[in-house]
Amino acid sequence: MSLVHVAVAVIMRDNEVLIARRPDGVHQGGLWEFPGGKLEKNESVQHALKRELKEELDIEVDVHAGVEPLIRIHHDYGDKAVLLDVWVVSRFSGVAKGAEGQPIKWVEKANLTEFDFPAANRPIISAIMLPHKYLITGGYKTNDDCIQKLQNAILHHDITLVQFRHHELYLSDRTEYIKQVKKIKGLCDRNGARLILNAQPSILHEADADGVHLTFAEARGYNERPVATDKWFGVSCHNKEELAWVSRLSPDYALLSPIKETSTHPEAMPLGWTLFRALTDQVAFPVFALGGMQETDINTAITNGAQGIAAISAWW
Ligand SMILES: Nc1nc2c([nH]c(=O)n2[C@@H]2O[C@H](COP(=O)(O)OP(=O)(O)OP(=O)(O)O)[C@@H](O)[C@H]2O)c(=O)[nH]1
Ligand SMILES: [Mg+2]
Repeated sequence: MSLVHVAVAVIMRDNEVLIARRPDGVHQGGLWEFPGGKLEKNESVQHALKRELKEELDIEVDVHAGVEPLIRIHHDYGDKAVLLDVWVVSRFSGVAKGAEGQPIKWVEKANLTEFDFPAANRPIISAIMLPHKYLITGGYKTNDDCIQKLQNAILHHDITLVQFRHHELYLSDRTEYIKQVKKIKGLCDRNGARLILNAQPSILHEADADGVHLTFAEARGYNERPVATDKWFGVSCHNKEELAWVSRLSPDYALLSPIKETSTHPEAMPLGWTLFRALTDQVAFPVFALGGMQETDINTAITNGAQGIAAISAWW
């Protein structure tokens, strides 16, 4: 079966995304989609993006200024194998309309899950809802110091996704751990940030959080996704085999590390961007680059197929 390469556009206007309804009778007909279409012979993906958005919505896109890669998804429908090459379009001219008679809708990002999309689109929705920056908490002296550091990161570095990581406390004093999570969650809620716990999935029965993150060794103990689909579920990976293995758990995202040398893991061999890109392209979920990442690496990360960067010391 040949692979159909498709240019797909996530068109953003403030906090809204444009979706269109596929006509009945076509492949995946009747479902909602992000506008776009198949690349023509010898056509670049950016050219296809521009052409399709003119044809389908009558808008003009400057592919050199207003677009940025979001995610690439290989999906086999059985009757058809597609590569969805998804780009965020944040600038265009003209007023978008259903130029081929298709219904279109501007939808709040957070409400996208209410619409029926083709099966391949699930990771696109995750990628839209996830930010470019993912803070992992580092060491702290007292509980108040932790809150102070977190508040500083949220307010001064625009952090909207936080992983609370404190294995020692989690394992030694569950009551104290849950008390601390409660404070952190309150701070996150007040600032529109989401909180992921680096803890076993069962923690979600005891503590209020937006999801769970597992090490690869922990994830290995499950045969299926251990977290409900309305919560975030992520896994740390370090190579091709681990990424391939966790695919069966349908995570919402993975961390891949180390990209660069880091002081926390001096013995680990850095992957570098070329390998990062190749590995990320093989999996159908967003991947954050981790290991020696600084704010200035975000654009390079995105260009190399990342959702964004994850870091401790850059913001903690
Ligand atoms: N445009 C678009 N296509 C998608 C999405 N998700 C998804 O699985 N696809 C699949 O990608 C394939 C190509 O998309 P398309 O039908 O829009 O192609 P096109 O605009 O060139 O259509 P045409 O053949 O009528 O010219 C279809 O098999 C479709 O099911 C999506 O969100 N947007
Ligand atoms: Mg189309």
